[in-house]
Amino acid sequence: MKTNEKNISLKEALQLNHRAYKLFYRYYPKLILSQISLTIWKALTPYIIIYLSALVIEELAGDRSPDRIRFLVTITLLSGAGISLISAFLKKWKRTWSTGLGMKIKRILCEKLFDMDYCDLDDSKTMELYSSIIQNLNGPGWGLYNVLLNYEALCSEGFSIICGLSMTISLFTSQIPKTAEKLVILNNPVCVTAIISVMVLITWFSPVLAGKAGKYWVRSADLHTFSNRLFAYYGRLGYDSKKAADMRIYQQEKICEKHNLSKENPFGSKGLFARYGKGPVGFYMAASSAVSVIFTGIAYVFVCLKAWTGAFGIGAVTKYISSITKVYSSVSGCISTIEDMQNNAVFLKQTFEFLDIPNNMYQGSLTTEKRSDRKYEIEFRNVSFRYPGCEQYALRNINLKFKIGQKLAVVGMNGSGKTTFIKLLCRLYDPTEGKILLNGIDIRKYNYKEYMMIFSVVFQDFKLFSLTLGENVAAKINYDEEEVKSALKKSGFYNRLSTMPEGLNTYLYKDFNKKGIIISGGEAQKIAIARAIYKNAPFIILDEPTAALDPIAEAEIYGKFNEITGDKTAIYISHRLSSCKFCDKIVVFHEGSVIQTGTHQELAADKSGKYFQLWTAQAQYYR
Ligand SMILES: Nc1ncnc2c1ncn2[C@@H]1O[C@H](COP(=O)(O)OP(=O)(O)OP(=O)(O)O)[C@@H](O)[C@H]1O
Repeated sequence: MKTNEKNISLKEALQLNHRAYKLFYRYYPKLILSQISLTIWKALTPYIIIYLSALVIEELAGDRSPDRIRFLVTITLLSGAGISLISAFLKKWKRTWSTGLGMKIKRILCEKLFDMDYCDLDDSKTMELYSSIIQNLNGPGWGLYNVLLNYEALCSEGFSIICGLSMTISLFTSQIPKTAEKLVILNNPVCVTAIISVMVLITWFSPVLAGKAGKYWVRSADLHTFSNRLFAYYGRLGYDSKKAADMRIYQQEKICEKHNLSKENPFGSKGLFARYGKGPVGFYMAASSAVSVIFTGIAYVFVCLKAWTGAFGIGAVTKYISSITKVYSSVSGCISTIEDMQNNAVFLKQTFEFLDIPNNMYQGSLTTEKRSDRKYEIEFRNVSFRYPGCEQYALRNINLKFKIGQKLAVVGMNGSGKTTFIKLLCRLYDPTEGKILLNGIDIRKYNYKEYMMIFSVVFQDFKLFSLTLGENVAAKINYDEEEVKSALKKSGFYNRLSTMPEGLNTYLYKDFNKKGIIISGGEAQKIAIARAIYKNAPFIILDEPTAALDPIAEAEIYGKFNEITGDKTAIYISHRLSSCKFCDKIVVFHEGSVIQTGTHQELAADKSGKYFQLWTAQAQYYR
């Protein structure tokens, strides 16, 4: 969604803000409670001091009783001290809960990412939406972040208005003595109404002007987001060690400088945002401030005239001036906050568009039989598949059955659909047409999490995490050390393990631990294989498992292939066709279809077949 394309009504904006606030309360109730308590307290306390100070001044200007003055001053001081103490406590309470608010919001978004269907996660539109939400959040705090700030402001201003008005009402009702001659007109209800109306008008006008300035930022939010992305990308290039080698070899820093430091870019001195600042935004902000000065002037004249004519004592002047200007600033603040909530609503809509992405994958309830004999059978029946948003089929009419315990090799040229086949098997996607059966039942009917448990997969682009070696292999915090070591032995990582000072407790990478180790691509692959072995699932799938291994490590994996896979059904994807020799059956994919199946001997004998072509192309370099 383009953030500047949608106009949101005030009603819808308030509903979105309310929904976001409830979302915060669901995740972080103590944060909300601490925020409300501090806000109300902060709104109330200035009036306590204004009220007490007015009593002191009144006494000084009136009876001047030393005992009463002493008493009032003591009460004012004690109240001040008490207020500070309670404020400090409430601030600390709130800080405890609001620290890392950005991270707390990202946790909410992250939970959604974990929970959504894989096909939505893999969809570029989802990633674009997510990235836009994060950019808006990281920069000006648009979206969920601003909701808390706005509710805090609204609550504070609301209480401030109630307290201020209750202290200001007597300013308008107190009567000027008849001796004041012409100024008695200030007692006239029509005159009072007129003064109040002018004040209300000005109070409304000032934030409206400020809001107009704010709208310019919202209108350019997409450009802001995009520029932020560019800025962040080029700004971080220098310390991205993975890109440093390419940067140096091709001296690409010049191009980066061009994008980063250009005066013409939206953040530059001649960019759009600077032009806004010098032009309309600057004008509206200045006009808004000027209007507020007019209000203060009117308030001073009105209060001083009434005090001068004897409508109230001198002590009340400070009380009224302070209260009425506070009411003014609070009403202005309220209106600006509501404007801000409306501006922010566009970003909230975007956030909820993301949070509301439905889980469309059918979730069955059947349990995958926990068979002690591990007899699982899989069948692809007329399966075709297109990636979401793609016209072309990645797989076409696949019919395939794997016998239990069979070692199946999947081969084919780049882009022929091998990895897609695995993704469908693991139910990361559902087929567009046809069905996949587990022991004769459509896999959609099984409980999703249970179904996932029957697969151990080493993906081509597997990822390890900045956790300890043991935690990476076991994918758990509490694990069986002997089992982990045995898995590492089978995957060929055991010798390296013996050189690690902290053994299984050694951290991979240095993100969270200075003693963490940097592992090579091949070592990482061995750990990923060990992770698949440790899971001990009935199906083991290895997608290019030896691509990063040296010839000796590769030979070791081949040698141990039967030990690694045991009685499991194994699927092995590889471009090194020599590794297919020890598989029971080879399936050849081409342009999304299965074009050949058979053993190595059978397929190698078919000189017109694709397998023969692939095999001879590779074998010529080993002669
Ligand atoms: N997430 C995706 N969205 C859209 N198209 C995709 C996606 N992933 C893969 N494809 C397309 O599907 C087709 C099959 O890709 P797949 O990764 O299954 O091939 P592969 O046989 O595993 O290739 P390789 O040997 O290079 O790993 C390719 O044309 C690819 O561009």
